[in-house]
Amino acid sequence: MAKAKALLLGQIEHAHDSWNALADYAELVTTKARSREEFIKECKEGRLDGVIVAYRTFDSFATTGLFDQELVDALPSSLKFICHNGAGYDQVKVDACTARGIRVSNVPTAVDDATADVNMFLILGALRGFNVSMIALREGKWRGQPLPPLGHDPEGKTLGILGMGGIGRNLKRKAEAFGMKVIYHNRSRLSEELSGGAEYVSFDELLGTSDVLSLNLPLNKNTRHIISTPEFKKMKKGVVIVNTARGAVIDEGALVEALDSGHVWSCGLDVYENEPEIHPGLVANPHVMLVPHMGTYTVETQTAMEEWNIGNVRAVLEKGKLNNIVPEQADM
Ligand SMILES: O=CC(=O)O
Repeated sequence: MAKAKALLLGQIEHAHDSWNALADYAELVTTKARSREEFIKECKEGRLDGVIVAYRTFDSFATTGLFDQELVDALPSSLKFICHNGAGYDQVKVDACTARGIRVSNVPTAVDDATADVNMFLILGALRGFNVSMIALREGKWRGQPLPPLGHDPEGKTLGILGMGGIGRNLKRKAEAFGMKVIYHNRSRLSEELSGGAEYVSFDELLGTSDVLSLNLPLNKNTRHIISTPEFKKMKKGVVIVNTARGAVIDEGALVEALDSGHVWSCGLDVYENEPEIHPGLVANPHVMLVPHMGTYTVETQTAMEEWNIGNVRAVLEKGKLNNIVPEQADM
């Protein structure tokens, strides 16, 4: 009987031994495609027939584009599992996969620490307004003239966390070490143990009482532009916004307007609506901290993520099931 095939979409950068060890169970194949069109053609010509599981990376989006209805329809009928190497799986349309009986996994927990670290870095950087003087220094102007505005301490400030998953909960602990008071809003209220005692508030209360608002929720059809002009209007003047989740949970144009009007004092962003493009109004504003989507960009975290994702591929090949499945498919 022909060996099952496992498809790699993107690169393994660290966990080479673990990936290569999968050759005991399956034929490991890659795509020759360099564009979505070529990938769809490759599928339709049957060159990926026999693939039962695909390991995909965030960056493989550049080749295949979205795993949407069109792409899912083109996949070989043998393909029953997609293992996405990332916490956020908005590049994979789960509804389309479910309809075809394809199960999807992501990489939770392994990302929490590194992402919450960047989140805290952005909170501190945006509160202190460091970007202005960091630019001045590199221009040979020391702190710059006029002097940059004085920053703000995290101590005693209210941090509102929208989305209290693994990253939100990790951030809560870190922010408390800096003396911040943490409140949160989530689809559902967490147990006292999970929330660690953070106060659960309504969405509007979160908007109205946070000194710093942190976006830590997944991007999906319900959360796209969850923060836009009406929401900015409900926030305190001088609020700081931080986003390490996905750019499109904020309406970037509305954020730029709120920054320009001074209603939002500063922001710290790791993610953008149309990566790698960034709204020119953000780039032009020296007061905002911008990081090019590097929340999980550490040797330790990238390695742990690859190992987790390979673990899911191995579980499919060994046991015919994933170690973890995305919440939308919990009943599948
Ligand atoms: O953005 C990073 C991730 O989703 O893991």
